[in-house]
Amino acid sequence: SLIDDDVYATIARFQEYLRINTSHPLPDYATSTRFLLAQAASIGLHAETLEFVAGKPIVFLSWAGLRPFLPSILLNSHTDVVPAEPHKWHHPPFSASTDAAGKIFARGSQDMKCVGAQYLEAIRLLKAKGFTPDRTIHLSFLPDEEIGGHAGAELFAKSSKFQELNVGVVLDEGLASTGQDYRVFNAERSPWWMVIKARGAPGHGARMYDGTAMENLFKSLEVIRRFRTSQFDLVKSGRKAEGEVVSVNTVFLRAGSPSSTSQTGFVMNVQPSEAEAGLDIRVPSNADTRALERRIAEEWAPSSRNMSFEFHSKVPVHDMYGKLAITTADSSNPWWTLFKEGVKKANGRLGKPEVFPASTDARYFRFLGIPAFGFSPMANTPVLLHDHNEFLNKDEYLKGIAIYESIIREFATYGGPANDGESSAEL
Ligand SMILES: CSCC[C@H](NC=O)C(=O)O
Ligand SMILES: [Zn+2]
Ligand SMILES: [Zn+2]
Repeated sequence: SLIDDDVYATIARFQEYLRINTSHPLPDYATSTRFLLAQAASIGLHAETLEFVAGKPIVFLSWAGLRPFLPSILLNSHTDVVPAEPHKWHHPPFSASTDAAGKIFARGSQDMKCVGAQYLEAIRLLKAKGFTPDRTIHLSFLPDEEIGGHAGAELFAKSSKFQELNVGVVLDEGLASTGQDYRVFNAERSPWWMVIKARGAPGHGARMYDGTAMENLFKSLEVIRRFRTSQFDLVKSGRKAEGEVVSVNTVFLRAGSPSSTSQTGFVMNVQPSEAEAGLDIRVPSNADTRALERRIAEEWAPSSRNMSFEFHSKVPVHDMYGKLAITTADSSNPWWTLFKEGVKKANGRLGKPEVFPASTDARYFRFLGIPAFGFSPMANTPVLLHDHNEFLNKDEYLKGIAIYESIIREFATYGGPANDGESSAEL
C-alpha cells in the first residue's frame, strides 16, 4: 500500500541505519543515537536517552495511549551488531548496497536493525492513518546485546524507570525462516560458558607416559564429543528441535610452553603441564540442569583426572519467581492470542512456537515474569545472522512492516479490535 516514493524513502531510512558501524568492539552509538532521535522527532514520538553506563546509550521512545493505566507494550531491539570480516563479503558490510534481486546486504540487516527500523516504520504508518492506541507503546533501542546486555538490557530491566512502565508484553528478535511461515520464540536456551582445565606431569616430548595434561584434556574432549553427537543426532533425526537439546561446542584450546625462538611459537619437545578448553554450552529451560552439572563434574572435568572447571557465565533457566523462564504460548495467554491474530490479519503465517537456540535480551524481561515473544518477520530468507553476506530482501522487509502494524493494532487496542472488550480484561 506504500506508493513508490514512500517505498524508496522507507528503504533509504533502513539503509541509513545499516550504514552506521555499530559493530563491536567499538560500536558507534553516538551516530546510531542521533539517527534514532531524528527518526523519533520526524514521527512525533516522545524520546529520551538513558545511560545507565556512560557511553552505552539506550534510546527510549514512547507513544502515549488513551488509557495509560493499562499495561504497556514494549518493542525492543538492540543497536549493536557483531563484527564483520569485510574482505570475505561480496558487498562491504556497512554499505547496505542492493543487488538486482532487491537484497540489501549489511551486517545487522537480519540481526537486528531490520526489526528496530520496522517498528519505527509501522508506527509512522499507524500515526499517518490516524490510529490511536489505548495502551502506551514504548520502543527501546539497547546497546551491547551481542556481548551479554550487561550495560543495556540487564540494567534497564532492573531500573525503577522500567518498573514504572508497567510493561505487559515485550517483542524482541527471532530468526529468519527459510520457508513461508514466520518463526516465533517463547523461550531461549541459557548460555553456560565454561573453561575446563587439565593438569598433568610435564616431561620430554619423546616420552610416552600416562597422566599428561594433554592426555587428560583429550579424554574429556572425547567424552564431551560423544555427548555432543548424541544431542546433535536427536536434531538430525528430527526428534528434537535445535532449541530443545543441550548443545556444546569447543570454542578454544590453550596449551603449550611458549618460546620466542621457536618457529611455531612453542617449545616442541616439552609436554605442557596445563591445558585448557573453552566450551559454549546452551541449556534449554526444561533441561535437567542438576544432571548436567553432575555430568560436568564427574565426566567432563573429574578431579580424579586432575581436572577442574570454571563457569564464566551460567545464566539461570528460572525467573525471579522460580518458574521456568518460558512465555506461555497458548490460548491461556491473551497476548499470544493477540499476537497470532495480528500476524494472521496481515496475511502472515506462523510456525509453532520454538525455543530460541541462542540468547537475546528478551531473557531479562522473561526473568521478571513478563511475557516476551522473539519474532523477526523474515520469511523465505536464509538464516545469516553473524554470517558473511548477511542480507534481507526489500520485499520481505516491507512485508514485515505491515505485519508489525497489524500486531501493534492488536496489542494496543483494549480488548483487541477483534474482541468485545471482555476477553482480555485481565490484561
Ligand atoms: C550471554 S549473552 C550472549 C548473547 C549472544 N546473542 C546473540 O548472538 C549469544 O551468544 O547468544
Ligand atoms: Zn540479535
Ligand atoms: Zn546477534
